[in-house]
Amino acid sequence: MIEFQAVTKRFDDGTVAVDELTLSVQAGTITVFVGPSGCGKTTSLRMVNRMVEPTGGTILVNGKDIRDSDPALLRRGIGYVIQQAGLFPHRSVLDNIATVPLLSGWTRRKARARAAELLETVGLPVELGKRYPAQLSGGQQQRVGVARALAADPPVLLMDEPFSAVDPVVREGLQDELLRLQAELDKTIVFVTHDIDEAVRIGEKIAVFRQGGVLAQYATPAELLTRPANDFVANFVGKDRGYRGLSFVEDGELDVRSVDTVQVGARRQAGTGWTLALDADNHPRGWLPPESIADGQVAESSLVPGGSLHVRGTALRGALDAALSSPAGLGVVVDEGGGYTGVVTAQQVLDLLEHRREQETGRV
Ligand SMILES: Nc1ncnc2c1ncn2[C@@H]1O[C@H](COP(=O)(O)OP(=O)(O)OP(=O)(O)O)[C@@H](O)[C@H]1O
Repeated sequence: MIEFQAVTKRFDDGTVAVDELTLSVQAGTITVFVGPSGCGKTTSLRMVNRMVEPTGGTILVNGKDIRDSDPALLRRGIGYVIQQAGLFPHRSVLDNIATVPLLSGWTRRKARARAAELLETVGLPVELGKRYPAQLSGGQQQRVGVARALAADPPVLLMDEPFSAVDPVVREGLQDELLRLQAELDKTIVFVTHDIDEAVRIGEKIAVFRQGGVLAQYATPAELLTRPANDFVANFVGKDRGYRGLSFVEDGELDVRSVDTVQVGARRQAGTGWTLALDADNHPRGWLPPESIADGQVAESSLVPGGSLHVRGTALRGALDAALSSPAGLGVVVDEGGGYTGVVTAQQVLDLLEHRREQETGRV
């Protein structure tokens, strides 16, 4: 869908911002450009909508050389979201979102109706449409920025550090929102960030850039974490990559075991091992330590808080974390509705990984 063919950008002062970049961004996916400051991410992105013209190579969008498109028309088919949203301060939120449809000749009424619809799409109440950008929080402004970029329903969306100006909690919310939107809208998105965690969280493919605008690796997040192409990438993806890599490993054949359970409020005799307390809906409430209750009633206040829960069918990282964070050393596994299904130990997770490794090695 977007193809960079040996694309180079050398600025007039001789700075090579992008050096022979060759990669293709698949239609309907989120591709992230990541790397340290000054390594050519923004320049690469801006060459796609001709805000920067390459000095070498070719860029194709949908098979078409972008040099053959009028830049203004090209940009109408390519949404662009930047840090701090870049909204027009003297236009209402609704008019900000309606900008491109109006430029494309829509009537004001139709453009505003579309803008109101988009506010809902990005999770904002329609009433905010009347406000001015300065009357919104940073996170809300970013959402408006996304809505504005989506207004003309462009197949391609370029996002340049769109969430870096907001705090980490809001940022995670915006990332989730983007993933939800993308599942609905199926755009081709190129997303620039310098944050590897953000890249791993939202990217289906990640291009890691290094100084001088050189592409260091182009791979899936799982590949980057488990098989970095060189020391630069290994250092850049950072610590804990083995553990973080488990985010991409399915819990497939992980066996769950059973453990003693008791319902909160029920009477119970002292048990010899850890006992998991459940509520009436079978949801875990906490643990009773061994020997803790002799013939007493199980009160919520006597429970040791549990660790994290692993939802069956999600990545193995959750299972290992559940086991490691559990006071009993037993990770609680629940179904999608949060109901208890069993427990796992960290050793079981490690054994499964070892088993898979052996199978893979056996196959080679
Ligand atoms: N107009 C320009 N003239 C000369 N050099 C430029 C110009 N624009 C960018 N550069 C240089 O090109 C290189 C790449 O810049 P670019 O903005 O693409 O990097 P980046 O990876 O997006 O960085 P950051 O994460 O800091 O935004 C940098 O060395 C930068 O100083």
